[in-house]
Amino acid sequence: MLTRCTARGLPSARSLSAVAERRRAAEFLQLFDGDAPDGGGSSTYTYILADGGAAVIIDPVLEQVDRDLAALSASGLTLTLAVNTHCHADHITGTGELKRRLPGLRSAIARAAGAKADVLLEAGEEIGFGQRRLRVLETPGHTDGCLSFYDPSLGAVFTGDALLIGGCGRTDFQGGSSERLYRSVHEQLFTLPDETTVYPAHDYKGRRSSTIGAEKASNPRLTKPLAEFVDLMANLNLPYPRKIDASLPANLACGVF
Ligand SMILES: N[C@@H](CCC(=O)N[C@@H](CSS)C(=O)NCC(=O)O)C(=O)O
Ligand SMILES: [Fe+2]
Repeated sequence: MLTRCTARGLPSARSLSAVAERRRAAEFLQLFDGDAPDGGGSSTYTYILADGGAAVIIDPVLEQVDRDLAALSASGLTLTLAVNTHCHADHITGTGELKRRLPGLRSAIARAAGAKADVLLEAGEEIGFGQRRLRVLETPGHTDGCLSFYDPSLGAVFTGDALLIGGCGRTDFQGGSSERLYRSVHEQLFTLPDETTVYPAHDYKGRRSSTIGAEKASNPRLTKPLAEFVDLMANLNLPYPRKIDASLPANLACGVF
């Protein structure tokens, strides 16, 4: 699945050349690693954001690297940074393979993730591409090193597994803490403008986005008082992700080459 949207406030694409038109359309791409019939998919959303020909990718998936490279190439984009919202437990990141195929590409993850990357990010830093900036928000709780990225020009926040649509990341491994997650969401994400679009790292029901206002009003977990949230999170009884044993060591090393 490939969803193309454009950022606001830019000149009409009609006046641009074919490559420039495709480049403009790729200022925001949402790509999906579906839940394959063999059970191999991860239901992960990967995002490509671009401006002025420079692109960043958020949460690439190893098995989808060819797809991502084709999308970049079709739009004439140069990928400058591959960033992971956290050390994923359910799939191997495509970061390492992208670095192998695109010499010069840099990787990024939270310093607090304890993983290997070229850039170790902390709260308040910004990721630049063209004229655009992504603001780094620390949103731990699903893991110790979870980041979200706020894009003021798109009016969007990329929340990884911290805030899912009508849900949130589990807190039963990787240093998870439901108290920390609750604070992260309420203090870092729910304080963004209500109209901010929420783009998560996963959805298991085919939904693509939400808004901060909608999640504040009706997220069945995070609208509860803290004590009820903690109790609920302690009783999710979810099976561990199928690929956790391969994913964690690979992702601590930025993905396998
Ligand atoms: N079935 C999937 C894994 C499902 C899962 O555990 N998802 C995580 C995010 S990936 S670490 C999660 O936090 N889910 C929260 C929830 O409420 O579902 C697999 O086997 O890969
Ligand atoms: Fe996760």
